[in-house]
Amino acid sequence: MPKLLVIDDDRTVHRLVEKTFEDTGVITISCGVAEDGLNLIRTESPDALLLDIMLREANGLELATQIRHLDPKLPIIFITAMNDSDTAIQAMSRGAYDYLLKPLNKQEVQDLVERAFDTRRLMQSPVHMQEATSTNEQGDLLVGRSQGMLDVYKKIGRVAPQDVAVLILGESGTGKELIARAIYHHSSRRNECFMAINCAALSDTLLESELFGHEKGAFTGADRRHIGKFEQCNGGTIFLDEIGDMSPSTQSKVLRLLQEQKFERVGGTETIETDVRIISATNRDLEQMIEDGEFRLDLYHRLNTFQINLPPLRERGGDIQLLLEHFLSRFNKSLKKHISGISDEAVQMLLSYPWPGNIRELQAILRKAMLMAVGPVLVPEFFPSELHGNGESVSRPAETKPVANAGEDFQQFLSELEAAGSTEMYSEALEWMERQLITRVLTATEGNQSKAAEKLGITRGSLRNKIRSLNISIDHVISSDD
Ligand SMILES: Nc1ncnc2c1ncn2[C@@H]1O[C@H](COP(=O)(O)OP(=O)(O)OP(=O)(O)O)[C@@H](O)[C@H]1O
Repeated sequence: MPKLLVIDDDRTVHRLVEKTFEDTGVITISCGVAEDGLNLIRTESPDALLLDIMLREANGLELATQIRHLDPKLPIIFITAMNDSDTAIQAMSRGAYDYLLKPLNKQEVQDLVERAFDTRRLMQSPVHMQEATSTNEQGDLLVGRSQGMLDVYKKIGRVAPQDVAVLILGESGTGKELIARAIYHHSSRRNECFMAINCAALSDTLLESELFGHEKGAFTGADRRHIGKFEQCNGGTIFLDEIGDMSPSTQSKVLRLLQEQKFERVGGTETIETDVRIISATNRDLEQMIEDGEFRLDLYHRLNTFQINLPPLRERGGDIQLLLEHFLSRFNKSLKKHISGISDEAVQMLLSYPWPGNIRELQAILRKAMLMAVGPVLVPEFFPSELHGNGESVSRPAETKPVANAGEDFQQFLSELEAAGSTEMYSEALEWMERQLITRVLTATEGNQSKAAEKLGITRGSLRNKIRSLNISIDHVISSDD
Protein backbone atom coordinates (compact mmCIF):
# COMPACT_ATOMS: atom_id res chain seq x y z
CA MET A 1 0.00 0.00 0.00
CA PRO A 2 1.46 3.40 -0.93
CA LYS A 3 2.41 5.72 1.94
CA LEU A 4 2.00 9.47 1.90
CA LEU A 5 3.82 11.70 4.41
CA VAL A 6 2.57 15.23 5.16
CA ILE A 7 4.91 17.73 6.86
CA ASP A 8 2.87 20.84 7.60
CA ASP A 9 2.24 22.76 10.80
CA ASP A 10 -1.34 23.49 9.72
CA ARG A 11 -3.64 20.81 11.15
CA THR A 12 -6.40 21.60 8.66
CA VAL A 13 -4.04 20.37 5.93
CA HIS A 14 -3.53 17.09 7.82
CA ARG A 15 -7.28 16.63 8.11
CA LEU A 16 -7.96 17.46 4.46
CA VAL A 17 -5.31 15.02 3.24
CA GLU A 18 -6.50 12.26 5.59
CA LYS A 19 -10.08 12.79 4.39
CA THR A 20 -8.99 12.78 0.75
CA PHE A 21 -7.34 9.39 1.06
CA GLU A 22 -9.65 7.63 3.51
CA ASP A 23 -10.91 4.33 2.01
CA THR A 24 -8.46 4.57 -0.91
CA GLY A 25 -5.86 2.18 0.46
CA VAL A 26 -3.29 4.98 0.80
CA ILE A 27 -1.61 5.21 4.22
CA THR A 28 -1.26 8.84 5.34
CA ILE A 29 1.17 9.92 8.06
CA SER A 30 1.19 13.53 9.23
CA CYS A 31 3.51 15.64 11.35
CA GLY A 32 4.07 19.35 11.94
CA VAL A 33 7.79 19.57 12.70
CA ALA A 34 10.72 19.19 10.29
CA GLU A 35 12.77 16.96 12.61
CA ASP A 36 9.86 14.52 13.03
CA GLY A 37 9.42 14.52 9.26
CA LEU A 38 13.06 13.55 8.69
CA ASN A 39 12.72 10.72 11.22
CA LEU A 40 9.53 9.47 9.55
CA ILE A 41 11.29 9.42 6.16
CA ARG A 42 14.00 7.23 7.72
CA THR A 43 11.62 4.86 9.50
CA GLU A 44 8.54 4.76 7.26
CA SER A 45 10.03 5.16 3.73
CA PRO A 46 7.04 7.06 2.34
CA ASP A 47 6.28 6.98 -1.40
CA ALA A 48 5.42 10.69 -1.72
CA LEU A 49 5.75 13.77 0.46
CA LEU A 50 3.54 16.83 0.83
CA LEU A 51 5.79 19.52 2.32
CA ASP A 52 4.83 22.97 3.54
CA ILE A 53 7.25 25.43 2.02
CA MET A 54 6.86 27.82 4.98
CA LEU A 55 7.24 25.66 8.08
CA ARG A 56 7.48 27.78 11.23
CA GLU A 57 10.87 26.53 12.38
CA ALA A 58 12.41 25.47 9.07
CA ASN A 59 12.78 26.60 5.51
CA GLY A 60 11.04 24.13 3.19
CA LEU A 61 13.63 24.50 0.43
CA GLU A 62 16.52 23.69 2.78
CA LEU A 63 14.59 20.83 4.28
CA ALA A 64 14.00 19.47 0.76
CA THR A 65 17.77 19.41 0.19
CA GLN A 66 18.25 17.31 3.35
CA ILE A 67 15.40 15.04 2.26
CA ARG A 68 17.01 14.52 -1.14
CA HIS A 69 20.13 13.25 0.63
CA LEU A 70 18.04 10.79 2.63
CA ASP A 71 15.92 9.58 -0.28
CA PRO A 72 16.81 11.07 -3.69
CA LYS A 73 13.80 9.43 -5.39
CA LEU A 74 11.07 10.60 -3.01
CA PRO A 75 8.68 12.85 -5.01
CA ILE A 76 8.26 16.09 -3.02
CA ILE A 77 5.11 18.13 -3.58
CA PHE A 78 5.33 21.57 -1.99
CA ILE A 79 2.33 23.22 -0.42
CA THR A 80 2.52 26.95 -0.81
CA ALA A 81 0.47 30.08 -0.25
CA MET A 82 -1.03 31.73 -3.32
CA ASN A 83 1.37 34.68 -3.08
CA ASP A 84 4.52 32.58 -2.88
CA SER A 85 4.40 30.51 -6.02
CA ASP A 86 7.82 31.93 -7.05
CA THR A 87 9.49 29.95 -4.28
CA ALA A 88 7.63 26.86 -5.39
CA ILE A 89 8.81 27.41 -8.96
CA GLN A 90 12.36 27.74 -7.65
CA ALA A 91 11.85 24.45 -5.82
CA MET A 92 10.65 22.80 -9.03
CA SER A 93 13.76 23.79 -10.93
CA ARG A 94 15.77 22.15 -8.11
CA GLY A 95 13.97 18.86 -8.69
CA ALA A 96 10.77 19.01 -6.61
CA TYR A 97 7.98 16.93 -8.11
CA ASP A 98 5.29 19.64 -8.19
CA TYR A 99 3.52 22.16 -5.99
CA LEU A 100 -0.02 22.84 -4.77
CA LEU A 101 -1.44 26.24 -3.95
CA LYS A 102 -3.50 26.86 -0.80
CA PRO A 103 -6.41 26.56 -0.26
CA LEU A 104 -6.02 22.91 -1.19
CA ASN A 105 -8.54 21.24 -3.43
CA LYS A 106 -9.17 17.57 -2.58
CA GLN A 107 -9.39 16.42 -6.19
CA GLU A 108 -6.16 18.21 -7.14
CA VAL A 109 -4.37 16.73 -4.13
CA GLN A 110 -5.57 13.26 -5.01
CA ASP A 111 -4.68 13.50 -8.73
CA LEU A 112 -1.22 14.87 -8.09
CA VAL A 113 -0.34 12.46 -5.29
CA GLU A 114 -1.46 9.52 -7.42
CA ARG A 115 0.76 10.70 -10.26
CA ALA A 116 3.63 11.07 -7.78
CA PHE A 117 3.06 7.47 -6.61
CA ASP A 118 3.29 6.32 -10.25
CA THR A 119 6.53 8.22 -10.77
CA ARG A 120 7.92 6.80 -7.54
CA ARG A 121 7.04 3.29 -8.68
CA LEU A 122 8.76 3.81 -12.03
CA MET A 123 11.92 5.09 -10.34
CA GLN A 124 11.93 2.75 -7.39
CA SER A 125 10.85 -0.57 -8.75
CA PRO A 126 13.87 -2.21 -10.44
CA VAL A 127 13.45 -4.13 -13.67
CA HIS A 128 15.26 -7.48 -13.66
CA MET A 129 16.13 -9.55 -16.67
CA GLN A 130 15.01 -13.15 -16.49
CA GLU A 131 18.26 -14.66 -17.70
CA ALA A 132 20.16 -13.29 -14.71
CA THR A 133 17.79 -13.33 -11.77
CA SER A 134 15.48 -15.51 -9.78
CA THR A 135 11.79 -14.70 -9.95
CA ASN A 136 11.67 -13.95 -6.23
CA GLU A 137 13.36 -10.58 -6.43
CA GLN A 138 11.41 -7.41 -5.75
CA GLY A 139 10.36 -5.23 -8.69
CA ASP A 140 9.32 -5.94 -12.25
CA LEU A 141 10.63 -8.88 -14.17
CA LEU A 142 11.39 -8.87 -17.87
CA VAL A 143 10.16 -12.35 -18.72
CA GLY A 144 11.58 -14.20 -21.70
CA ARG A 145 14.47 -16.49 -22.61
CA SER A 146 14.00 -16.57 -26.39
CA GLN A 147 17.04 -15.71 -28.50
CA GLY A 148 15.40 -12.39 -29.42
CA MET A 149 15.05 -11.40 -25.75
CA LEU A 150 18.54 -12.63 -24.82
CA ASP A 151 19.90 -10.30 -27.51
CA VAL A 152 17.83 -7.46 -26.05
CA TYR A 153 19.21 -8.11 -22.52
CA LYS A 154 22.73 -8.06 -23.91
CA LYS A 155 22.06 -4.73 -25.57
CA ILE A 156 20.59 -3.28 -22.37
CA GLY A 157 23.71 -4.37 -20.47
CA ARG A 158 25.96 -2.83 -23.08
CA VAL A 159 24.21 0.51 -23.49
CA ALA A 160 22.88 1.23 -19.97
CA PRO A 161 26.18 2.52 -18.51
CA GLN A 162 27.02 4.58 -21.61
CA ASP A 163 25.45 7.98 -21.38
CA VAL A 164 23.95 7.94 -24.88
CA ALA A 165 20.49 8.32 -26.39
CA VAL A 166 18.66 5.06 -27.02
CA LEU A 167 15.83 4.43 -29.47
CA ILE A 168 13.56 1.47 -28.75
CA LEU A 169 11.49 0.15 -31.65
CA GLY A 170 8.78 -2.47 -31.47
CA GLU A 171 5.11 -3.14 -32.00
CA SER A 172 2.58 -1.90 -29.51
CA GLY A 173 2.60 -3.83 -26.23
CA THR A 174 6.02 -5.46 -26.72
CA GLY A 175 7.46 -3.91 -23.53
CA LYS A 176 9.22 -0.74 -24.71
CA GLU A 177 8.56 1.16 -21.49
CA LEU A 178 9.83 -1.75 -19.40
CA ILE A 179 13.04 -1.81 -21.46
CA ALA A 180 13.49 1.96 -20.99
CA ARG A 181 13.18 1.49 -17.22
CA ALA A 182 15.63 -1.43 -17.28
CA ILE A 183 18.18 0.83 -19.01
CA TYR A 184 17.61 3.55 -16.41
CA HIS A 185 17.96 1.15 -13.47
CA HIS A 186 21.26 -0.16 -14.80
CA SER A 187 22.67 3.29 -15.67
CA SER A 188 24.85 5.67 -13.66
CA ARG A 189 21.83 7.99 -13.47
CA ARG A 190 19.77 5.46 -11.49
CA ASN A 191 19.77 7.66 -8.38
CA GLU A 192 18.45 10.64 -10.31
CA CYS A 193 14.91 11.06 -11.55
CA PHE A 194 13.18 9.13 -14.33
CA MET A 195 10.18 10.63 -16.07
CA ALA A 196 8.04 9.13 -18.82
CA ILE A 197 6.07 11.28 -21.26
CA ASN A 198 3.68 9.94 -23.86
CA CYS A 199 4.00 12.33 -26.83
CA ALA A 200 0.77 11.02 -28.37
CA ALA A 201 -1.40 11.69 -25.33
CA LEU A 202 -1.08 15.50 -25.32
CA SER A 203 -1.92 18.25 -27.77
CA ASP A 204 1.10 20.04 -29.34
CA THR A 205 0.88 23.04 -27.00
CA LEU A 206 0.53 20.93 -23.89
CA LEU A 207 3.35 18.61 -24.92
CA GLU A 208 5.75 21.53 -25.46
CA SER A 209 4.74 23.01 -22.14
CA GLU A 210 5.15 19.63 -20.41
CA LEU A 211 8.63 19.19 -21.86
CA PHE A 212 10.03 22.72 -21.83
CA GLY A 213 7.74 24.56 -19.39
CA HIS A 214 6.11 27.91 -20.14
CA GLU A 215 6.10 31.49 -18.97
CA LYS A 216 3.05 33.23 -17.59
CA GLY A 217 0.84 34.41 -20.47
CA ALA A 218 2.56 32.19 -23.07
CA PHE A 219 -0.86 30.98 -24.25
CA THR A 220 -4.48 31.15 -23.13
CA GLY A 221 -4.73 29.51 -19.73
CA ALA A 222 -1.02 29.93 -18.89
CA ASP A 223 -1.72 31.93 -15.75
CA ARG A 224 1.65 31.29 -14.12
CA ARG A 225 5.11 30.04 -14.97
CA HIS A 226 5.40 26.28 -15.37
CA ILE A 227 8.63 24.29 -15.10
CA GLY A 228 8.93 21.56 -17.73
CA LYS A 229 10.29 18.05 -17.39
CA PHE A 230 13.64 18.85 -19.05
CA GLU A 231 14.34 21.45 -16.37
CA GLN A 232 12.84 19.49 -13.49
CA CYS A 233 14.64 16.25 -14.37
CA ASN A 234 18.09 17.83 -14.76
CA GLY A 235 20.70 15.12 -14.25
CA GLY A 236 18.14 12.36 -14.84
CA THR A 237 16.57 10.33 -17.63
CA ILE A 238 13.51 11.16 -19.73
CA PHE A 239 11.58 8.51 -21.58
CA LEU A 240 9.81 9.95 -24.62
CA ASP A 241 7.20 7.41 -25.70
CA GLU A 242 5.50 7.55 -29.12
CA ILE A 243 8.03 10.03 -30.54
CA GLY A 244 6.55 9.46 -34.01
CA ASP A 245 3.63 11.60 -32.87
CA MET A 246 5.61 14.79 -32.18
CA SER A 247 4.71 17.83 -34.26
CA PRO A 248 7.41 19.44 -36.47
CA SER A 249 7.75 22.34 -34.00
CA THR A 250 8.31 20.02 -31.02
CA GLN A 251 10.70 17.95 -33.12
CA SER A 252 12.93 20.96 -33.79
CA LYS A 253 12.95 21.97 -30.12
CA VAL A 254 13.87 18.46 -29.00
CA LEU A 255 16.60 18.40 -31.68
CA ARG A 256 18.14 21.61 -30.29
CA LEU A 257 17.99 20.18 -26.80
CA LEU A 258 19.84 17.07 -27.94
CA GLN A 259 22.43 19.10 -29.82
CA GLU A 260 23.11 21.80 -27.24
CA GLN A 261 21.38 20.66 -24.03
CA LYS A 262 19.74 24.10 -24.06
CA PHE A 263 16.18 25.36 -24.48
CA GLU A 264 13.79 28.19 -23.67
CA ARG A 265 10.47 27.84 -21.87
CA VAL A 266 7.46 28.38 -24.18
CA GLY A 267 6.94 32.16 -24.42
CA GLY A 268 10.27 32.82 -22.67
CA THR A 269 13.63 34.27 -23.69
CA GLU A 270 15.89 32.94 -20.93
CA THR A 271 18.09 30.10 -22.18
CA ILE A 272 18.15 27.19 -19.77
CA GLU A 273 20.81 24.50 -19.71
CA THR A 274 20.01 20.96 -18.74
CA ASP A 275 21.67 17.56 -18.72
CA VAL A 276 19.20 14.80 -19.45
CA ARG A 277 19.56 11.39 -21.03
CA ILE A 278 16.84 10.68 -23.56
CA ILE A 279 15.44 7.24 -24.18
CA SER A 280 12.76 7.26 -26.85
CA ALA A 281 10.37 4.73 -28.32
CA THR A 282 7.84 4.30 -31.06
CA ASN A 283 5.86 1.61 -32.81
CA ARG A 284 5.75 3.66 -36.00
CA ASP A 285 8.03 3.23 -39.00
CA LEU A 286 10.29 6.26 -38.54
CA GLU A 287 12.26 5.61 -41.72
CA GLN A 288 9.05 5.69 -43.74
CA MET A 289 7.98 8.84 -41.87
CA ILE A 290 11.31 10.47 -42.80
CA GLU A 291 10.75 9.54 -46.44
CA ASP A 292 7.25 11.03 -46.27
CA GLY A 293 8.64 14.24 -44.73
CA GLU A 294 6.86 13.65 -41.40
CA PHE A 295 9.91 13.10 -39.20
CA ARG A 296 13.23 14.97 -39.20
CA LEU A 297 16.21 12.93 -40.35
CA ASP A 298 18.64 14.90 -38.14
CA LEU A 299 16.48 14.24 -35.07
CA TYR A 300 16.30 10.55 -35.96
CA HIS A 301 20.11 10.36 -36.06
CA ARG A 302 20.39 12.08 -32.66
CA LEU A 303 17.82 9.82 -30.99
CA ASN A 304 19.17 6.72 -32.65
CA THR A 305 22.71 6.65 -31.21
CA PHE A 306 21.90 3.12 -30.10
CA GLN A 307 18.90 1.12 -31.26
CA ILE A 308 17.04 -1.73 -29.59
CA ASN A 309 14.50 -3.69 -31.63
CA LEU A 310 11.95 -5.59 -29.60
CA PRO A 311 10.67 -8.69 -31.38
CA PRO A 312 6.88 -9.19 -31.50
CA LEU A 313 5.54 -11.86 -29.15
CA ARG A 314 4.66 -14.25 -32.02
CA GLU A 315 8.42 -14.50 -32.78
CA ARG A 316 9.43 -15.25 -29.20
CA GLY A 317 8.65 -18.99 -29.19
CA GLY A 318 8.62 -20.44 -25.66
CA ASP A 319 8.34 -16.99 -24.09
CA ILE A 320 4.57 -17.17 -24.50
CA GLN A 321 4.43 -20.04 -22.03
CA LEU A 322 6.81 -18.32 -19.59
CA LEU A 323 4.69 -15.17 -19.74
CA LEU A 324 1.49 -17.14 -19.17
CA GLU A 325 3.00 -18.76 -16.05
CA HIS A 326 4.32 -15.42 -14.82
CA PHE A 327 1.02 -13.57 -15.19
CA LEU A 328 -1.03 -16.52 -13.94
CA SER A 329 0.80 -16.36 -10.65
CA ARG A 330 0.61 -12.55 -10.50
CA PHE A 331 -3.12 -12.43 -11.29
CA ASN A 332 -3.86 -15.24 -8.82
CA LYS A 333 -2.55 -12.88 -6.17
CA SER A 334 -4.17 -9.67 -7.41
CA LEU A 335 -7.55 -11.28 -8.26
CA LYS A 336 -7.47 -13.56 -5.19
CA LYS A 337 -7.94 -16.62 -7.42
CA HIS A 338 -6.53 -20.12 -7.14
CA ILE A 339 -6.09 -21.18 -10.74
CA SER A 340 -3.48 -23.90 -10.84
CA GLY A 341 -2.81 -24.11 -14.58
CA ILE A 342 -3.91 -24.06 -18.22
CA SER A 343 -5.09 -27.21 -20.01
CA ASP A 344 -2.98 -28.57 -22.88
CA GLU A 345 -5.66 -27.70 -25.48
CA ALA A 346 -5.83 -24.15 -24.22
CA VAL A 347 -2.02 -23.82 -24.24
CA GLN A 348 -1.93 -25.08 -27.86
CA MET A 349 -4.60 -22.56 -28.78
CA LEU A 350 -2.67 -19.72 -27.10
CA LEU A 351 0.59 -20.75 -28.77
CA SER A 352 -0.95 -20.65 -32.24
CA TYR A 353 -2.55 -17.23 -31.81
CA PRO A 354 -0.55 -14.39 -33.47
CA TRP A 355 -0.90 -11.87 -30.59
CA PRO A 356 -1.24 -8.62 -32.57
CA GLY A 357 -1.43 -6.66 -29.30
CA ASN A 358 1.59 -8.56 -27.92
CA ILE A 359 2.15 -8.82 -24.16
CA ARG A 360 -0.48 -6.27 -23.24
CA GLU A 361 -3.06 -8.37 -25.13
CA LEU A 362 -1.81 -11.56 -23.49
CA GLN A 363 -2.25 -9.97 -20.07
CA ALA A 364 -5.79 -8.79 -20.91
CA ILE A 365 -6.93 -12.12 -22.36
CA LEU A 366 -5.49 -14.16 -19.50
CA ARG A 367 -6.98 -11.84 -16.90
CA LYS A 368 -10.43 -12.12 -18.47
CA ALA A 369 -10.17 -15.90 -18.75
CA MET A 370 -9.25 -16.09 -15.06
CA LEU A 371 -12.27 -13.98 -14.16
CA MET A 372 -14.57 -16.20 -16.22
CA ALA A 373 -13.03 -19.44 -14.96
CA VAL A 374 -14.97 -21.95 -12.95
CA GLY A 375 -12.64 -24.53 -11.38
CA PRO A 376 -8.87 -24.57 -11.04
CA VAL A 377 -7.85 -25.10 -14.69
CA LEU A 378 -8.25 -22.72 -17.64
CA VAL A 379 -9.84 -24.55 -20.56
CA PRO A 380 -10.45 -23.18 -24.11
CA GLU A 381 -14.04 -22.11 -23.41
CA PHE A 382 -12.86 -19.41 -20.99
CA PHE A 383 -10.93 -17.69 -23.78
CA PRO A 384 -12.49 -15.33 -26.36
CA SER A 385 -13.70 -16.72 -29.65
CA GLU A 386 -10.97 -15.14 -31.81
CA LEU A 387 -8.50 -17.55 -30.22
CA HIS A 388 -10.48 -20.61 -31.24
CA GLY A 389 -9.62 -20.39 -34.97
CA ASN A 390 -6.43 -21.66 -36.52
CA GLY A 391 -4.52 -18.64 -35.38
CA GLU A 392 -4.54 -16.91 -38.75
CA SER A 393 -7.66 -14.87 -38.37
CA VAL A 394 -7.73 -11.97 -35.97
CA SER A 395 -11.42 -11.26 -36.29
CA ARG A 396 -13.06 -9.61 -33.30
CA PRO A 397 -16.79 -10.30 -33.10
CA ALA A 398 -17.47 -7.51 -30.65
CA GLU A 399 -16.10 -4.94 -33.08
CA THR A 400 -17.91 -6.19 -36.13
CA LYS A 401 -21.39 -6.64 -34.77
CA PRO A 402 -23.76 -4.33 -36.62
CA VAL A 403 -24.07 -1.26 -34.46
CA ALA A 404 -27.71 -0.87 -35.49
CA ASN A 405 -28.51 -3.64 -33.01
CA ALA A 406 -26.15 -2.32 -30.38
CA GLY A 407 -28.93 -1.88 -27.81
CA GLU A 408 -30.09 -5.49 -28.07
CA ASP A 409 -26.53 -6.77 -28.24
CA PHE A 410 -25.68 -4.82 -25.15
CA GLN A 411 -28.53 -6.43 -23.20
CA GLN A 412 -27.37 -9.83 -24.38
CA PHE A 413 -23.78 -9.03 -23.46
CA LEU A 414 -24.89 -8.05 -19.96
CA SER A 415 -26.88 -11.28 -19.61
CA GLU A 416 -23.78 -13.26 -20.63
CA LEU A 417 -21.69 -11.45 -18.04
CA GLU A 418 -24.29 -12.17 -15.37
CA ALA A 419 -24.50 -15.82 -16.39
CA ALA A 420 -20.71 -16.09 -16.22
CA GLY A 421 -20.76 -14.61 -12.71
CA SER A 422 -18.52 -11.69 -13.73
CA THR A 423 -17.24 -9.55 -10.88
CA GLU A 424 -16.04 -6.82 -13.25
CA MET A 425 -19.34 -5.88 -14.90
CA TYR A 426 -18.73 -2.16 -14.69
CA SER A 427 -15.43 -2.15 -16.55
CA GLU A 428 -16.53 -4.87 -18.98
CA ALA A 429 -19.67 -2.92 -19.90
CA LEU A 430 -17.80 0.35 -20.36
CA GLU A 431 -15.22 -1.40 -22.51
CA TRP A 432 -17.98 -2.88 -24.68
CA MET A 433 -19.52 0.56 -25.21
CA GLU A 434 -16.18 2.20 -25.96
CA ARG A 435 -15.40 -0.46 -28.52
CA GLN A 436 -18.77 0.02 -30.23
CA LEU A 437 -18.38 3.79 -30.31
CA ILE A 438 -14.83 3.85 -31.59
CA THR A 439 -15.47 1.14 -34.19
CA ARG A 440 -18.51 3.03 -35.44
CA VAL A 441 -16.68 6.34 -35.80
CA LEU A 442 -13.61 4.75 -37.37
CA THR A 443 -15.82 2.94 -39.85
CA ALA A 444 -17.55 6.22 -40.72
CA THR A 445 -14.19 7.94 -41.27
CA GLU A 446 -12.85 4.96 -43.23
CA GLY A 447 -10.15 4.37 -40.67
CA ASN A 448 -8.92 7.99 -40.70
CA GLN A 449 -7.83 8.50 -37.11
CA SER A 450 -7.47 12.29 -37.25
CA LYS A 451 -11.05 12.68 -38.45
CA ALA A 452 -12.29 10.11 -35.94
CA ALA A 453 -10.51 11.87 -33.06
CA GLU A 454 -12.12 15.14 -34.12
CA LYS A 455 -15.59 13.61 -34.19
CA LEU A 456 -15.05 11.98 -30.82
CA GLY A 457 -13.63 15.16 -29.30
CA ILE A 458 -10.44 13.51 -28.05
CA THR A 459 -6.79 13.83 -29.10
CA ARG A 460 -5.33 11.58 -31.79
CA GLY A 461 -3.01 10.13 -29.16
CA SER A 462 -5.88 9.23 -26.85
CA LEU A 463 -7.69 7.59 -29.74
CA ARG A 464 -4.58 5.62 -30.63
CA ASN A 465 -4.25 4.52 -26.99
CA LYS A 466 -7.89 3.42 -26.94
CA ILE A 467 -7.50 1.50 -30.21
CA ARG A 468 -4.52 -0.22 -28.68
CA SER A 469 -5.97 -0.97 -25.27
CA LEU A 470 -9.23 -2.26 -26.78
CA ASN A 471 -7.26 -4.22 -29.38
CA ILE A 472 -9.28 -2.82 -32.25
CA SER A 473 -7.93 -3.87 -35.61
CA ILE A 474 -8.27 -0.92 -37.99
CA ASP A 475 -8.01 -2.97 -41.18
CA HIS A 476 -10.84 -5.08 -39.95
CA VAL A 477 -12.99 -2.12 -39.08
CA ILE A 478 -12.56 -0.70 -42.55
CA SER A 479 -13.23 -4.00 -44.27
CA SER A 480 -16.40 -4.57 -42.24
CA ASP A 481 -17.81 -1.56 -44.05
CA ASP A 482 -17.14 -3.03 -47.51
N1 LIG B 1 9.12 -9.19 -21.23
C1 LIG B 1 8.13 -8.85 -20.41
N2 LIG B 1 7.96 -9.50 -19.26
C2 LIG B 1 6.94 -9.20 -18.42
N3 LIG B 1 6.05 -8.24 -18.65
C3 LIG B 1 6.17 -7.54 -19.79
C4 LIG B 1 7.22 -7.81 -20.72
N4 LIG B 1 7.09 -6.94 -21.74
C5 LIG B 1 6.01 -6.19 -21.48
N5 LIG B 1 5.45 -6.53 -20.31
C6 LIG B 1 4.23 -5.94 -19.72
O1 LIG B 1 3.32 -5.73 -20.81
C7 LIG B 1 2.65 -4.49 -20.68
C8 LIG B 1 2.94 -3.61 -21.90
O2 LIG B 1 4.30 -3.24 -21.87
P1 LIG B 1 4.80 -1.75 -22.24
O3 LIG B 1 3.82 -0.73 -21.79
O4 LIG B 1 6.21 -1.63 -21.78
O5 LIG B 1 4.72 -1.89 -23.83
P2 LIG B 1 5.01 -0.80 -24.94
O6 LIG B 1 5.76 -1.49 -26.02
O7 LIG B 1 5.64 0.41 -24.30
O8 LIG B 1 3.55 -0.48 -25.44
P3 LIG B 1 3.04 0.79 -26.29
O9 LIG B 1 3.76 0.81 -27.60
O10 LIG B 1 1.61 0.45 -26.46
O11 LIG B 1 3.29 2.00 -25.44
C9 LIG B 1 3.15 -3.87 -19.38
O12 LIG B 1 2.25 -4.21 -18.35
C10 LIG B 1 4.49 -4.55 -19.14
O13 LIG B 1 4.82 -4.60 -17.78
